[in-house]
Amino acid sequence: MESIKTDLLIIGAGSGGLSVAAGAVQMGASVVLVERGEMGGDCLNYGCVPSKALIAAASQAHAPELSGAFGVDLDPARVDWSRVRDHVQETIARIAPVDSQERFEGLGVRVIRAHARFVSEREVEAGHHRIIARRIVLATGSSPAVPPVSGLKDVSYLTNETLWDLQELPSHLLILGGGPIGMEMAQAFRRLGAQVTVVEGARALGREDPEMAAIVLDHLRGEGVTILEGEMVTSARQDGSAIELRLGSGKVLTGSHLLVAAGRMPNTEGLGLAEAGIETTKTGIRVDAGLRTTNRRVYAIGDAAGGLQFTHLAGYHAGIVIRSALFGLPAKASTYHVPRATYTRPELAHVGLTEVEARQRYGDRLEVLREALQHNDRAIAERETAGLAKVMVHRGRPVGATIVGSQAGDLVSTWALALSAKVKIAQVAGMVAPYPTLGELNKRVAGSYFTPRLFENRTVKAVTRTVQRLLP
Ligand SMILES: Cc1cc2nc3c(=O)[nH]c(=O)nc-3n(C[C@H](O)[C@H](O)[C@H](O)COP(=O)(O)OP(=O)(O)OC[C@H]3O[C@@H](n4cnc5c(N)ncnc54)[C@H](O)[C@@H]3O)c2cc1C
Ligand SMILES: NC(=O)c1ccc[n+]([C@@H]2O[C@H](COP(=O)([O-])OP(=O)(O)OC[C@H]3O[C@@H](n4cnc5c(N)ncnc54)[C@H](O)[C@@H]3O)[C@@H](O)[C@H]2O)c1
Repeated sequence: MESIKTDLLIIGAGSGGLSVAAGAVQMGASVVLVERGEMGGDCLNYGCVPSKALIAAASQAHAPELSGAFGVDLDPARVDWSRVRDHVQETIARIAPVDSQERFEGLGVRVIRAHARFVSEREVEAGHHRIIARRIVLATGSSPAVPPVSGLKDVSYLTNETLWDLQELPSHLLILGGGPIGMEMAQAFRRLGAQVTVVEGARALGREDPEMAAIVLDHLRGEGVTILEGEMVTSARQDGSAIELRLGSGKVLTGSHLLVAAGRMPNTEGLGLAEAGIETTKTGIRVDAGLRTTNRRVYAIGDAAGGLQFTHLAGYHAGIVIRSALFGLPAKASTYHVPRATYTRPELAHVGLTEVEARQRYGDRLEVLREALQHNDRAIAERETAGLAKVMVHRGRPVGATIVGSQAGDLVSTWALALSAKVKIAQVAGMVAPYPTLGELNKRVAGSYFTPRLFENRTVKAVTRTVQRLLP
């Protein structure tokens, strides 16, 4: 057993852990990073990267459906699943060097590839190493949650960890769960040629503004995805190579494959949290506003911290921990300005308060601005006019924004900046956006705040007339 002393020990080399490690070591701290699986964690290997690569392949497969309207006829797509899989793996491989053991060792991080567990409040064992650290960061991520559905454990179901190794394109993919994983994969597999049925116990994309989610769901249904809402899967059965799902309503569905996308559970098992006095909640490791656990020397970040689960959130958490653990500076994590996007086509993106949340908080003082993408010249030229921007404004400042449409994930960045910098709606309206871009949608929706104030205002009209009379 080798004993190691270090300033900072990080458990988990995914989005959050790698960001802390890179920042801390380059600022002069001694850093040990322990990873039991693949460097890069979920996002690189089983999450964001493969899913977005698959979505990109699916867009190519869908191109012939759209091109005719432009006067360009493409042959119907022929999908070669093994080459689609190669594309997904190549994408991972191209990004992997940035997250690799070699790169981090090159930066001066000591990387240990083993499962880590606490043996005391300050000590962690990993393989043949016993590590004592001044501060410890838990960045252990999450795993697919498997719902308590009778018979499910005896079915050869897929999760986001096994989906990318599929040997063939499913003929009929059943998806349990209509959250972001379920809906992104539903559209991608449908576009690649599979029949797809999503079963959602509540509302599909249930965390999103219902009006905005409906635009996405209508679009997916239009492409042939079957989405059953308010239907719980109650039991599952393997029938030879087929899988049968029984629903609460008594309906029975049969498919060739089943993807379980029913939420996540934090990776806390086998970490020895009790030995270190670290408490957990139902969703993850208990943390305070500064991301400290119930053991003051230990922080938890990213998916393991049990809040929102996004790569950019894990990266943001990393910055908070560096401030606090390296420099002892006060730092608090907030989620108000953290955006999210679901990469269906059209995309659905959000930051800040939803309309319902903003109404609850501000009542009649809330103004909701709306601008449809169908009036955006670029969207018209590209025939991608499905969508809408909605901005919640209180006393002249945006407090939330939701966008559905092409590139919504990119467009929402303007509002993420507006919220974090506490920018006024007038400043967004005053921005000059290049023509013709989808980004003009943001300027127009902000500008609509002033339409009634300027164009339907008697005083403004009277002043204009007076000034015009007086001008030489
Ligand atoms: C299909 C899918 C698509 C997604 N798409 C997006 C997206 O488009 N955009 C987005 O922002 N987010 C997306 N996410 C979410 C994103 O992947 C996660 O929020 C992000 O990876 C969390 O980072 P993390 O550092 O907390 O955990 P991870 O990246 O999962 O890293 C945790 C690491 O800790 C290691 N580990 C765990 N326990 C131990 C232990 N005891 N000892 C040693 N090592 C350990 C694990 O092996 C893992 O490598 C997606 C997720 C999924 C599943
Ligand atoms: N674009 C992105 O940023 C992106 C993409 C994918 C995933 N993610 C992250 O990964 C996390 C997990 O995604 P997810 O889609 O697995 O989880 P989720 O919790 O968002 O959705 C799971 C859905 O499954 C349903 N469900 C659970 N049990 C059921 C049952 N027995 N029958 C029918 N429906 C059932 C739930 O009602 C829920 O709507 C997300 O919260 C998100 O943070 C992000």
